[in-house]
Amino acid sequence: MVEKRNPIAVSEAVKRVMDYAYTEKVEWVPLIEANERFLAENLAADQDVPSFDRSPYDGFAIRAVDSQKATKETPVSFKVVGEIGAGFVYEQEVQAFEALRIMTGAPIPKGCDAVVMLELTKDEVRDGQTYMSINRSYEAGTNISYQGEDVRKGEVLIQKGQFINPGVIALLATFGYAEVPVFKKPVVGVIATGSELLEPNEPLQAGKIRNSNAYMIMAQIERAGATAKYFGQFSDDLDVCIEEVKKALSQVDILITTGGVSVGDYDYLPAIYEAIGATVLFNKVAMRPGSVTTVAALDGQLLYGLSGNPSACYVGFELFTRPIIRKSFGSPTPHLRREKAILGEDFTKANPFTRFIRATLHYNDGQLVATPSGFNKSSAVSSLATANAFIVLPGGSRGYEKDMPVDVLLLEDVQGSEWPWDNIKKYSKL
Ligand SMILES: Nc1nc2c(c(=O)[nH]1)N[C@H]1C(S)=C(S)[C@@H](COP(=O)(O)OP(=O)(O)OC[C@H]3O[C@@H](n4cnc5c(N)ncnc54)[C@H](O)[C@@H]3O)O[C@H]1N2
Ligand code: MOO
Ligand SMILES: [Mg+2]
Repeated sequence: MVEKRNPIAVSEAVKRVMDYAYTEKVEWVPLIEANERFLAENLAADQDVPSFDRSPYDGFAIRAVDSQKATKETPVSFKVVGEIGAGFVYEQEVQAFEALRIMTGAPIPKGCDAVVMLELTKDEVRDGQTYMSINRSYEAGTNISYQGEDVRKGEVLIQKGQFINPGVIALLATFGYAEVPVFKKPVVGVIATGSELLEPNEPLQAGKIRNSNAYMIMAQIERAGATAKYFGQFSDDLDVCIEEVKKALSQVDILITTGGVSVGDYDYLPAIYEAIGATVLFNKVAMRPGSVTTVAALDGQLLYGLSGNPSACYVGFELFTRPIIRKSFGSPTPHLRREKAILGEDFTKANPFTRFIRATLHYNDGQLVATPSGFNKSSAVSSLATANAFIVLPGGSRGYEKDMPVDVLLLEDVQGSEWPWDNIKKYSKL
């Protein structure tokens, strides 16, 4: 007699796994390796940026007051008393009707309060002395980049948990982080199951298929920000599988298997969980695809039994594994980001369970439109390639029509959502 499984709501399943969230751990890495990691401390400014008043142009620093009478007819001439490049400081104070040749980025010298662009000046040499003249007046403060105009000392610039992009790298460098505190990447193990599986380098044989899931999951793990570790395929023997799972568990933070979680004769995962004493958190979720997704816990470690069907496997990872990885990076928004869109085409299939349809998003006149990305079966692999979102169609509806409002979950996004599972509305046919 086959064991009866009780489907639970997606939100309940997500809640159950989140209780097992892996604890945050911090490591320091060289600045360039911090790109695409998650910052483990708030970044506060310990200095103003810029930290001194500086010139935004190549030209001449002057005292604005000296320029007041300058017109086309009556240009005013300044004695050029020196020059200053970026990186140097001019120590003397500039006096009346003196100018200092200044380069972009150099500190404004004492006494000066304006910069005239080089193109707006004329120079001449008299008795071996250089003079420059201008034919208009300048207000005090013209062309000065003021200390602190970009960042004020004490400001919190980046919150702990933020994704480090090239802009954050620039800030970290600005504030002198040669080494950066980031959250450690959890190591997520992957095991594929099934005697039908060939590896990508093997020629096809009758009745066999290539193992796409293991590589897909490893790529999803990396996209979520963690480290993937591939343990290959299970052996056909249950006792050997049990040992393989135990060994893998000792080397990873989280373990994912794909396939073998349903009720087939060779679906070993339920027996493996029992043999190793893992607690099954759920083994049926009211969703499509991925209804057989199973998650078990052993000594605080999560074991994901994702479906063997590629689309089901993909969805199971994004809904249940990704937020655990993002939580370990201190993210207050670890779940897929939820947005509103309209449906790009009819979806007439009735929905007993909540459906997660692989979809492609585009904007039409400012309106986000989500269109199913292709062949829509749990076994589909082709529609995954162009999917950048899931359309969420709550269960219990009789089908959806083009232009109806829908919730979508974004797949290629680092911002995330706090908890996307409240108030996902069921829209009925128009
Ligand atoms: N009698 C029932 N049969 C099935 C049920 C059910 O409730 N009662 N559920 C169906 C659903 S829903 C799904 S989803 C699948 C889940 O199957 P398993 O997770 O046990 O996975 P397998 O049986 O191992 O394989 C299913 C399918 O996926 C292919 N597969 C497996 N691994 C890979 C891989 N690494 N790469 C690519 N494709 C893979 C495999 O060849 C099968 O075609 O069960 C239904 N059956
Ligand atoms: O788990 Mo199955 O994908 O619901 O088709
Ligand atoms: Mg099966």
